[in-house]
Amino acid sequence: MAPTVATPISESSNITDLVVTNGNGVKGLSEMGLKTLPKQYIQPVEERITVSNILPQESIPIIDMSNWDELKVSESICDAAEKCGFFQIINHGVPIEVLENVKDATHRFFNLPAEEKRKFSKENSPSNSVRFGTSFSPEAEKALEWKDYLSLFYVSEDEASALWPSACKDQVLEYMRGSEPVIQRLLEALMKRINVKEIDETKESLLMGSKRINLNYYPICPNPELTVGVGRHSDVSTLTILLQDNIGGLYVRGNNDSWVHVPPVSGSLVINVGDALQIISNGRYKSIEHRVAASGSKNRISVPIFVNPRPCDMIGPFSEVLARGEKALYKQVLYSDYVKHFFRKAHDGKNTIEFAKI
Ligand SMILES: COc1cc(/C=C/C(=O)SCCNC(=O)CCNC(=O)[C@H](O)C(C)(C)COP(=O)(O)OP(=O)(O)OC[C@H]2O[C@@H](n3cnc4c(N)ncnc43)[C@H](O)[C@@H]2OP(=O)(O)O)ccc1O
Ligand SMILES: O=C(O)CCC(=O)C(=O)O
Ligand SMILES: [Fe+2]
Repeated sequence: MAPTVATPISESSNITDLVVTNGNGVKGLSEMGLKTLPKQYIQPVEERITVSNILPQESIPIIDMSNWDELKVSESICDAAEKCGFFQIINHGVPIEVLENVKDATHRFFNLPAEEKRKFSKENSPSNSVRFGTSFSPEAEKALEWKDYLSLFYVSEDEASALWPSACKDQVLEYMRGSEPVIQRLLEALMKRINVKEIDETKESLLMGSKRINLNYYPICPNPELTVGVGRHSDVSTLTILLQDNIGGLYVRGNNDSWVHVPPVSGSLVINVGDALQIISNGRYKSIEHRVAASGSKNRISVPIFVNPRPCDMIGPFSEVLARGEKALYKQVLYSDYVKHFFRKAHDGKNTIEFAKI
């Protein structure tokens, strides 16, 4: 049995040192066998995830991509992106083995000793494109989130081979390669509906010029009802392709104050519209708030690929969308400014996009 700590860790002023600075993460905290949640993780009541505002009868669409060429498949994708901003895809063509391998690689990385993972912390990492961290923006948050992550910004295969952690790099790269055709197809379908007939070089850069993959680890939490794995946010990507394991805990904003669970479906990928696509489509496609509950009994992992514009791109509504006289809702913003604005503050739901509103 795991030992209990003599001084309640919740009273320790060194929690930030232990988790954030020393690289133990919340995984290290969880494995100390603590019985109560440290106060730093207690979320305000309104941010906690309670059964009272979950709609069990609601769900997001599940789209079968096996007959990709059929019009009804692309129609379903565009409808889901307009109405829900979130959907799951099955028979998408990424081999199950590739998905299983990346999940195993995620566990392998997080099971490394703290001193190995610490080599990739913001202070120690050999590159800005590789970062091991915890919570979201610990310096900016009033309450921390119960999550550790490894974030990998893709620059090139060579850079990834040289600098990404060897515990996971091959499997992560294989997953990124395998998901490429899915990303292309989804974006082609979504663009057709907004009158963009061809994705030329400029548009390719704006839609998918950079990619970031995060490996998320949510360890068992002593009081899951008092905290969150990830707080309410929308992604700042164009599209996010999310692989989750079989534990569950991802919730998407439904109508009004309600939340809808995204159940694990074996072999599926969860797709969501990010802020960049909401801006590019002048609000036609919606980036929807989502959040993750902490679990009291299981360690959970997820692996989102954030498909983004390049940091140096200016983004704004595409001219094709405005061609029929539609009024622009968003101004042109430098994408890296937008992302920095996102990371500068704690998660705060759909407020990030205000930065780009006219
Ligand atoms: C971590 O938990 C998360 C993450 C998310 C992410 C959702 C997304 O949609 S990620 C898509 C992000 N888009 C990109 O990566 C686009 C391309 N990248 C960039 O434009 C730049 O790399 C940059 C992210 C803007 C960083 O620019 P740079 O000029 O190099 O400046 P820095 O000083 O390195 O960073 C600025 C500021 O942001 C913080 N930060 C940077 N990268 C990350 C990261 N991967 N994770 C967390 N925080 C990051 C960094 O700490 C800096 O803040 P300081 O206070 O230290 O100045 C969704 C949900 C989650 O829970
Ligand atoms: O873990 C999940 O299911 C979702 C994580 C998430 O929303 C994110 O990393 O942006
Ligand atoms: Fe997200």
